[in-house]
Amino acid sequence: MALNPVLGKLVSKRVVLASASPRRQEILTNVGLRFEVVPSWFKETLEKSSFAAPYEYAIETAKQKALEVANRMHVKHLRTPDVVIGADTIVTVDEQILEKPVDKQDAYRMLSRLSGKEHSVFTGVAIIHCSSKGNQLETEITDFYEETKVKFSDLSEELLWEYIHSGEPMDKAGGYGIQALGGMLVEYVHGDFLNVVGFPLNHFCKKLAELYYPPPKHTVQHIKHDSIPSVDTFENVSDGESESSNFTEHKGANKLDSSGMCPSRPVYNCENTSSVRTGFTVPLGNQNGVSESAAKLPSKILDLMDGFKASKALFVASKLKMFDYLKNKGPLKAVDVANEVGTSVCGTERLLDACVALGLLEKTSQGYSNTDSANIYLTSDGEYSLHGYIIHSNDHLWPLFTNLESAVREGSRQNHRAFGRKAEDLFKDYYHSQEVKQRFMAAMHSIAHLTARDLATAFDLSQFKSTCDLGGCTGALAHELIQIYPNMKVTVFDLPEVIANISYFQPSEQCTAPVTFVSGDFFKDNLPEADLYILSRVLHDWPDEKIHILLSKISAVCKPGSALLVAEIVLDEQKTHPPRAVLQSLSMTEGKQRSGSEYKQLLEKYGFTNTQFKITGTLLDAVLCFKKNLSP
Ligand SMILES: Cc1cn([C@H]2C[C@H](O)[C@@H](COP(=O)(O)OP(=O)(O)OP(=O)(O)O)O2)c(=O)[nH]c1=O
Repeated sequence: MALNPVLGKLVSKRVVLASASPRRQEILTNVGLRFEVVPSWFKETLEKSSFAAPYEYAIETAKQKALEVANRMHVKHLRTPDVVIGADTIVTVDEQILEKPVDKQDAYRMLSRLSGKEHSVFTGVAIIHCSSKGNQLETEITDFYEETKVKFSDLSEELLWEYIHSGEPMDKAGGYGIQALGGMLVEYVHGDFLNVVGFPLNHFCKKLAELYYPPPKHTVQHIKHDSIPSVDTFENVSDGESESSNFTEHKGANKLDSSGMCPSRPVYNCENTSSVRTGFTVPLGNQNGVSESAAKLPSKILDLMDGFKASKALFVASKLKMFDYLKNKGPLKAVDVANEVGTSVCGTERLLDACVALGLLEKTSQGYSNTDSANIYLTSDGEYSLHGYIIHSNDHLWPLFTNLESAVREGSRQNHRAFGRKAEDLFKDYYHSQEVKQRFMAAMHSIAHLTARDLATAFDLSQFKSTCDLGGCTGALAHELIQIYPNMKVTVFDLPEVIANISYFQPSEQCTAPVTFVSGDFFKDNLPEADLYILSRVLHDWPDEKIHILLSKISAVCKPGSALLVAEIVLDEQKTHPPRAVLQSLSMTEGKQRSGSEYKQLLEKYGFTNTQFKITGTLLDAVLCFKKNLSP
């Protein structure tokens, strides 16, 4: 992410990968892109001889794959995607195009042509930006191709057949997979390896950078064209001309990328008089004469030592609504922010500078302004506002974590120390005042809204006609489900005091069927009927006896074939990853985080089988399981 924040430009867009290729999915998932997969139905039957060059064929096929998906999604009145990505990989040898073999004999024919020779692998990629005007789909197409040269060793007939019988060649262009057994056939690769595997990631990122950050003409000479530009590179270059030299060097350092991630360290590459960041980390020794040994400092430990200061700076700036003021009125000088907020000028200036250092704000001669990420995530009305969760972290989690030492010594939650009252029941604490209730709901809403798309599309849920989100709070996930599955009826079941306060969180335009809200206590009351039940961020909070009550009740109302979708962070089997979940455990609720096998085991105990996991790599993972058919 930090290497290439340009991908963050896609974070608030609905991105669709029009490909069934698991390799393409993996390559893009690995770099943190959030997207849906809608395989294309376009048949790869374009007349090859009508293309002057093989790459033109690959590009056109990629384009047609993506256009077919864009049109289908638009026509089906699913929400039109913002961006559709299509790709097509071909192998060429002796001016012949090889696609996927149709059978083993065909695979043999292809592989024997490749034996002992160099061949080219071309992947054509189409990036289609879609918009809907009236009822019409409008598209802007960007395409490109990448070529990689691969040389095979001489392959004996016996080896070829052994390889073919492994089954690997059948779904791959040229009949081989360089990333697996096929790698053993390869003598050398010249060019982008991932291009051979099906997706030229590096070229894709460069294309996105060209699209989203076209470099201003007079500063182009500063940019290294062979590197992927980071967001900062171009912004710095374009802004740098007009700003006072005081700000030039440090401006934008460590800026948040749009995914909310920070590069681990500021990146500089000084050229001429103004600094231009290349987007790649250079050793500390290259900066301002800092000695090489500084680079050896245990930077991770130093970051952890300062981590609490950074968190608190974010919390306080959020609590004082500085990001809101800057969104509406920025750029503002420190004195203006102080006047708006009612704080001291010197304290405000220090806090604003800290936020710049953390990459949350930008500072120019005109004053301070929000980064794109601050507008999206940190303002209270931002598209994916985390404001509610940040305030919850400040007001609730911070005091608890301040007492972590006692929590570890005693092995229990520290509400009595943090808030002077005992939390007999998890939610009693949240609901004793209207303010605390609203704060907790805003926090839950932040996370639910941010993760809703990933969860709703983690599995194809179109088979379910009715869904009940148990503890679904403000209905953020429910609304997303209805957007994606317009025929689904979705009910949110939550406590009466929650349902009484949902109106503030409802989407302003209701362009789909409404969500039904039903109040009740899922431990005590009858559950609404549904084909699919959802428990999102519920199980980790409760002790085993409560989970037993809840899962027994769900199991009892589930008909065979109905399903349960659990959304939690799934721990690895060692239970030390991802850190987010492990750190969350430290708040010492009576519940616990679980690994994949623990969830599987738990769900099986209540008659749910065929458990499937979707590790999203983002805030929540998804686990889908089905109620077992009754034995005859
Ligand atoms: C050469 C080579 C290709 N491949 C794969 C990448 C592509 O998935 C496949 C080429 O076929 P494509 O038609 O490009 O893609 P696909 O059919 O898998 O998916 P879709 O059409 O839905 O996008 O071959 C490898 O995985 N490894 C390799 O070494």
